[in-house]
Amino acid sequence: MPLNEKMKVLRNEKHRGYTPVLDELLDPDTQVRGDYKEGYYIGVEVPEGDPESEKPFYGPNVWPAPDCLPGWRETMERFQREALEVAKAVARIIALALDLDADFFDKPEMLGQAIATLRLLHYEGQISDPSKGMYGAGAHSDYGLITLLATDEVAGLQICKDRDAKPQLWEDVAPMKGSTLHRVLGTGRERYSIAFFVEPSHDCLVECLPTCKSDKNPPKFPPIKCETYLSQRYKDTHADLNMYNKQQT
Ligand SMILES: O=C(O)CCC(=O)C(=O)O
Ligand SMILES: [Fe+2]
Repeated sequence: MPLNEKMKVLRNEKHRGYTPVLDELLDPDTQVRGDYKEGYYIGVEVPEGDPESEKPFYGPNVWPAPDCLPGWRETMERFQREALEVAKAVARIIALALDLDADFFDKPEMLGQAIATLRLLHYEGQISDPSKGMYGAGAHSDYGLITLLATDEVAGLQICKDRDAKPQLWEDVAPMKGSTLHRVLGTGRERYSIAFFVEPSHDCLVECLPTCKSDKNPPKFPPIKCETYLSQRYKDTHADLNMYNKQQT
């Protein structure tokens, strides 16, 4: 699809829709420009006018005209719904592994009203050059509770198991669990991936789990409201949308 067609479905303030190459800058300390990837972001559909749509990560999605990609919207809505069920099943296993009740994360303020974001990503085939600060996706760890990642067979994803190591050791991976520090190197081959990010509800107070703290092992971070944390991470890592208005005039 030509860029001017994609720009008709440019992402809105709620991070729904087309996200151009360089829009996201995941690791400002290391990257010279943004990520060499483009994407399409789809969130939980809440129609305009519904009071819930006032929340920063709920609202209407942006869709291409139906005659442009017939059936695509329905397929993506089904993917979103089913991926959330998979994430909830994974959350139950995590809860058991942490000595919590299996349904610990199913509470309404947690995954009962989850923020769930599907990102369809495309790396155009640019070769990354870390010495020049050029990456498919800069180093970061994901923001939420669970990310499900589906990729094609093209390499590029790397993880760093110890972010404090100097120098950091980056390893190529196939799939890997956890919110590990990771990045994507462009290898010169076009690459597609689909990341599905699952976070608790807007109002959830994210704090250290009861089974993960004790007097000797106090929480490492203060509690924070989920929407405050996520809004800040998106603000830190995405271009200001006003920039695109200026470019078009
Ligand atoms: O494309 C990938 O394999 C990973 C993308 C990623 O890390 C992200 O969007 O958070
Ligand atoms: Fe990531």
